[in-house]
Amino acid sequence: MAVRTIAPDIYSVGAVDWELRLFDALIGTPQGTSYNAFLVIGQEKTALIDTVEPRFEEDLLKNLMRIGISSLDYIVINHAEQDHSGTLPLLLEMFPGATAVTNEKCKDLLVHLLQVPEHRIKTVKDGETLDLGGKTLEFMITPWVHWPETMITFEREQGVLFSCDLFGSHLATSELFVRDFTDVIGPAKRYYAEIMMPFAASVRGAMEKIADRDVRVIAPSHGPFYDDPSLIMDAYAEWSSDRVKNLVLLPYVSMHGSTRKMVSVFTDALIEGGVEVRPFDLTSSDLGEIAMTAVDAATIVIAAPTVLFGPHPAAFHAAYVLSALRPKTRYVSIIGSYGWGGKTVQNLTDTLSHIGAELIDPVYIRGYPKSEDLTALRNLADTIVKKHEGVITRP
Ligand SMILES: Cc1cc2nc3c(=O)[nH]c(=O)nc-3n(C[C@H](O)[C@H](O)[C@H](O)COP(=O)(O)O)c2cc1C
Repeated sequence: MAVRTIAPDIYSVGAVDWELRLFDALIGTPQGTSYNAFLVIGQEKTALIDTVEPRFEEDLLKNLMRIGISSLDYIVINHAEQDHSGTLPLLLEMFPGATAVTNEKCKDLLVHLLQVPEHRIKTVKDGETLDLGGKTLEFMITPWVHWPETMITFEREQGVLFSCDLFGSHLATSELFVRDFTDVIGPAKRYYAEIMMPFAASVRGAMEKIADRDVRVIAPSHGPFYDDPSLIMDAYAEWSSDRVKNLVLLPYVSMHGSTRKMVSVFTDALIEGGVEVRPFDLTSSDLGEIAMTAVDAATIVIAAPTVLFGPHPAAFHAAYVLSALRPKTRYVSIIGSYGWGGKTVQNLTDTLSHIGAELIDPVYIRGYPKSEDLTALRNLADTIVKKHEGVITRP
């Protein structure tokens, strides 16, 4: 990515990864991503804020050359994850006068993950500042806004918040600033769902911390930047709140059609009751879409047949991932079909219990659904309709 000016003497010097389709060997990135790094040039000192994924070190080095940087005073590391810190060892080698600046917990991780020599790291505390000459960097420690050591850096004079993973999106784009939020809200929500949702309380804490700062630009470490910070801050306020929507997330899998029939009847009953429903066939669905739906859904129902005495593995995987993401979902339930016996309901109940939602009695039947089974499914839908009346926020 070319060098771009964010504000006077504040540059974007990172890299765009147009081709990435799987991040952390874990989450889908259908629109690629970027590894954003920033150069802040003060009258006396120069600081690089974050680095890039090591595969893109050449892009970063070329950008520094283009600006004419022959020495660096500080390399601020907001987060020890390698896609932001991975080029630090090379930079410390190339710039022997540079000092890495981070917090105590991040230092510990940098020493262990990247074998950065301790004497090259200066630690800062929450609220501490670094004066570059006409540009003041303020460090705000924001634990668990992804990892335990995460922090964010605020440039006071121009009001630029280098928010690291907070407010990020996996989106490769040639746009520097978000111009049409409808293009970005999907990737930003997907990012929130997959990275931030397990830490919603910490996200709220970080947002409270920055609330009284005069933030004019938000520059996250992935995706485009915001010169209207309210766009992403309002979205985050909603996603991280405890408000839920009149929506059922229904991931399902079926081998021979019994569970599929149940899903169909149950879906219709929910729609008739005025509840929005999003069924996802787990054999062909993107887990990111499922996670995004979980951000708002008041209820999650997993639909699965029994395979080898437990849930179909695709359903177990979905239940496991959803429980790890800890959505604000209020109710969970299970529907599905078995042939002779097993522990599917117990297994899925245990897995989903980590969400901390109320379990509504499952409808787990033998074989193809009979009329009494369909009645039980309609009753389950009615129960959900009533439960939602008490918890949803009407627009
Ligand atoms: C590979 C395989 C393994 C199965 N293992 C079990 C089992 O351990 N216990 C059981 O009760 N049924 C088992 N069944 C039967 C299914 O759970 C049963 O046919 C169910 O109705 C299938 O639902 P579906 O039509 O939604 O796929 C198994 C079926 C298959 C194909």
